[in-house]
Amino acid sequence: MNPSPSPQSPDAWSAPRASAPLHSVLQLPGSKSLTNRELVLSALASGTSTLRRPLHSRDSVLMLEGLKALGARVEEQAGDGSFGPDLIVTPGTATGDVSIDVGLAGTAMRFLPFVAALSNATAHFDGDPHARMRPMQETIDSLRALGASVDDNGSGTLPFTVHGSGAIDGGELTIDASRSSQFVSALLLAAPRFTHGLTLVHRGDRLPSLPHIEMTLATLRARGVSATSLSESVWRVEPGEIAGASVEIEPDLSNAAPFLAAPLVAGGSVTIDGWPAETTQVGALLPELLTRLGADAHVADGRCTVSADAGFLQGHRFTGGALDLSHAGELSPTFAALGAVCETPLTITGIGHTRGHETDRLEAMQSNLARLGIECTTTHETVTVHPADAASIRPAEWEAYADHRIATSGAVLGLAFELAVDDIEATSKTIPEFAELWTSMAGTGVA
Ligand SMILES: O=C(O)C1=C[C@@H](OP(=O)(O)O)[C@@H](O)[C@H](O)C1
Ligand SMILES: C=C(OP(=O)(O)O)C(=O)O
Repeated sequence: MNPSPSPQSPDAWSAPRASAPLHSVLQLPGSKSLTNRELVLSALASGTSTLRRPLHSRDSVLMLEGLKALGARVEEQAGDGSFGPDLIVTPGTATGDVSIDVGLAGTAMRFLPFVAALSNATAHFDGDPHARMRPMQETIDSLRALGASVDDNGSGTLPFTVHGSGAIDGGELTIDASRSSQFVSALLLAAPRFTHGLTLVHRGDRLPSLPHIEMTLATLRARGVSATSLSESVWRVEPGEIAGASVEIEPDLSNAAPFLAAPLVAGGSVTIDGWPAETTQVGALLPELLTRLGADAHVADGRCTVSADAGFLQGHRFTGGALDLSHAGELSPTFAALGAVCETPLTITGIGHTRGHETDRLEAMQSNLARLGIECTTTHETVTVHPADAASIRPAEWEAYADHRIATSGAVLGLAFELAVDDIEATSKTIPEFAELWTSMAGTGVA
């Protein structure tokens, strides 16, 4: 990645600056992780399901188009959500050749191949150029170990073809999920449909994103499946029907991260309305994590509010140190941005696996911060961001590298610094409304 200043692209998005403390209350669209799990479970279920207030974004569309290609029927129905219609999903089967575009969606590229193996279709999987760099070997190996036939090019990445045979025996399987929890979730979601269910063992250096595995187990149980953790790295799913269900999708709490981070930069407060009282989403850690940096955060009556009497723009600096985000790698770009407004360096640990996310997130943050004039160093597993020094900050273009979370972390710093995000459209992956919501939030902080 090239850290040298680049001329501003004509269609770059000038991030709105704040000149006064924020006072914003907003609602967010549905959770990507919950929507895409519920879509998969609905397609594998024994009856029709309704997803209320689902996410409508590139990742959810890729998932539902993939499931349609594999035989499911998906219809829209007017609902009461502000971000698009409800979805009615009716399971079905497919035969013949189908092409499945997974875009850059980790959930689509890891979850759909097992749905394909359970179908009678021959499914050709491919995705964006960045998707071809994401680790897929574990998916390919798991399919083969379960008896499915896969044609690949030996690179351990997309593209590949899965020859569905209509059934998977299941039983026991050991995998190494140290590069992504999605390898585990994908197998657990499909496992009730395996003839003998699945006992899945993870063996590897580490297991990132544990809350996402808990989320998978919870969504299975809510549909009547026996799905348990036998230990931190062994899971059992019994064979049986996945019930059709009517499910309300929670707002995406990971996408709350840049919004709730904003008061640390601009001061004031941001409230997310519709915050669930109980959730398996990793974004539920945000109040605690932002408090740890020195902000005030509280959750009450279905709302989460983060506030700062004074933010960076009012001359305040937050608490650096070390922050372990191994469970919450998807929050790391936001916190790396916040490192710039701390008074001592902020080191984020446990995030080596995010080098295999939409882009290498450690390198992407380092390159962008360097362009802005903020020092940042990385190791294989960590990123350390040094406090911004006003004298060395310069206007810069912030590159999204096709990554929604890199784009939104640019917006966070853009509240204070002159910065343009080259591709704000990258946010359409999980929150197509980002630019509009952000502009309206930032507008409450204009003197
Ligand atoms: O299962 C899921 O919905 C996800 C799991 C996590 O993946 P990794 O374990 O690859 O980090 C997370 O980062 C990603 O945004 C969504
Ligand atoms: C890693 C992420 O996405 P994906 O589902 O594509 O893995 C993310 O949203 O931060």
